[in-house]
Amino acid sequence: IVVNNAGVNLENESWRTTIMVNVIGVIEGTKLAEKYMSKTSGGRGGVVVNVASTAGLTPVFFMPVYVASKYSVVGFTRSVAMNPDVGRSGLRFVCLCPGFTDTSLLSSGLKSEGISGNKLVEELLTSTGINTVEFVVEGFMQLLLTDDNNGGVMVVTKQRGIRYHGRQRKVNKL
Ligand SMILES: NC(=O)C1=CN([C@@H]2O[C@H](COP(=O)(O)OP(=O)(O)OC[C@H]3O[C@@H](n4cnc5c(N)ncnc54)[C@H](O)[C@@H]3O)[C@@H](O)[C@H]2O)C=CC1
Ligand SMILES: CC/C=C\C[C@H](O)[C@H](O)/C=C/C=C/C=C\C=C\C(=O)C/C=C\CCC(=O)O
Repeated sequence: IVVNNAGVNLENESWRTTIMVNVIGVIEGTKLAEKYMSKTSGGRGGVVVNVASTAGLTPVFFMPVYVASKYSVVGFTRSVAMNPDVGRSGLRFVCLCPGFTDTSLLSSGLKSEGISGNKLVEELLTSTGINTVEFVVEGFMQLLLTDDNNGGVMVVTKQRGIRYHGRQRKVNKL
């Protein structure tokens, strides 16, 4: 199992770092997993979970760079999963998209300039709710333990629960 989870939200302080960590980090991690885990190169197969966000599925006006980074993670993961060689590799590639979750990333983000005290941000948080970490772990475990979900994008929000985004397609089982 490889989980590409590290992420930052440095919209104002350092947007390039946001892209480096959230996009390049996930791509590097996925490529390393392919290299060492693929059955076609002597590995045993397995699962790669790339952590995106609901901000990778819907626009959010106050953090466009973070949104761009998470849309990238979703598009990248789904594209890798569609590769016709994926069946032979014994790998599956899935994406976890939590909504707002009670961690230090959220608490520090909410203190930042332009976000702190913004009524529209408060309204969004009230409407979507805030996940506990334990609830996101439930979604994560479902994603991990389901073995025919290659390309699956799982959304976890307090408001609407745990579910796959869009129609889940079974792809490229060779
Ligand atoms: N908290 C939230 O509301 C949500 C978070 N996410 C995503 O979940 C993932 C985990 O975030 P949280 O646990 O919330 O935040 P967090 O700030 O508590 O944890 C992020 C972790 O990433 C690590 N990290 C950051 N830059 C790194 C680097 N260059 N190299 C190695 N490690 C690095 C940090 O040390 C930290 O342990 C991130 O990808 C985040 O974007 C997704 C949706 C909602
Ligand atoms: C200040 C915020 C700081 C950090 C938060 C994290 O970066 C987190 O990743 C950001 C999440 C932002 C979410 C924004 C909007 C959420 C909307 C919804 O939950 C509902 C809309 C779409 C979900 C997609 C679907 O229904 O399939």
